[in-house]
Amino acid sequence: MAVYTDVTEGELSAFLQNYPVGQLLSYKGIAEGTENSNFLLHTTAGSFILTLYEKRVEKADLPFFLGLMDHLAKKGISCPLPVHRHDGSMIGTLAGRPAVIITFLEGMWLRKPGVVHCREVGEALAAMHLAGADFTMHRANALAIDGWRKLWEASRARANEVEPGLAAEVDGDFADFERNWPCDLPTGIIHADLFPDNVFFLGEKLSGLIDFYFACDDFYAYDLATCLNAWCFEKDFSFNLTKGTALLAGYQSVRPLSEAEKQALPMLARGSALRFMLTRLYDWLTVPDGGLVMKRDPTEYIRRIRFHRAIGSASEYGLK
Ligand SMILES: Nc1ncnc2c1ncn2[C@@H]1O[C@H](COP(=O)(O)OP(=O)(O)OP(=O)(O)O)[C@@H](O)[C@H]1O
Ligand SMILES: N[C@@H](CCO)C(=O)O
Repeated sequence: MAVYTDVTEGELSAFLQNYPVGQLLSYKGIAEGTENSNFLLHTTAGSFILTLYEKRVEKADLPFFLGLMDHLAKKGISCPLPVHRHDGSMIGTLAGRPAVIITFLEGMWLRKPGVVHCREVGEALAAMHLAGADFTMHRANALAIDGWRKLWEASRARANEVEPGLAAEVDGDFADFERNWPCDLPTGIIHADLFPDNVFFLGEKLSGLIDFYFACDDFYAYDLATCLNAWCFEKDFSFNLTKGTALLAGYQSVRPLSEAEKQALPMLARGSALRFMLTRLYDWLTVPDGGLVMKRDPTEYIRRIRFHRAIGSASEYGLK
């Protein structure tokens, strides 16, 4: 369960005095999530999410993440709206942690998304890219190639324990990225972690996007490549071409890709798979078993990297 910090009713009620959210009726910790402590609040004004930021989120980045949600929500993207305090600020302190209240989104995330959901995600991702284009704050991607290299340096010596031959394989990927990583693609605000657990649905309709805590400036097509990895592979590691086709068509119905983006897609998908393999591998090797942080399997992403290495053109993902 990922509630790292306990909050008493007394301190929460006092904290809520600073917000236009009425009186506290009830609250409970939310087990899902791995980065922060989240609570569902019911007040006389409705339902809200309280987040206490733990050490994996940089406090200096909070104005960017919250400002982005505020910007996107006001432009019609269905994402949580940070509730402003009576003094106008969005960030408070509770139980010694930076703390924020955001609006509650209806819906649930899907453990087995289908083709129709992939199309919805593609459309929503492109709409988010367009809506973020005039957001004035910036954040470099801490998990771009330099960040991957740091994770790799910390994990390489034990990589072959997880998968025989992995060290040499990933060294080869880095050598390829140094030569072939694209450098001049359309760039702007990306979500950077739009996995199924960060997208809510009501039936077949997408009802909201959450968890903007990896958002940053990077290539739009890299965000799309991350969605291909997160949404279009089956449990047996096979790529589902029908889902890929739907995701890409949904995206292009809102924001058509340039020729350069189309050509770069296999390299971006391979880089994105490496990024998630590396964060998972690092946690796998360094986080103690039985702790609160849920460790995710890096080998799922080793399989994806191998798949992308063999791709000749983005049409193999279903790109039209
Ligand atoms: N605005 C919201 N409306 C409804 N539920 C929410 C909202 N924000 C978060 N939640 C709930 O809290 C859970 C955890 O949220 P979130 O993914 O932001 O946490 P996290 O700690 O950043 O985790 P991770 O980065 O591992 O996904 C979500 O799965 C969802 O159940
Ligand atoms: N979505 C990430 C974890 C949290 O950001 C993963 O599946 O590895």
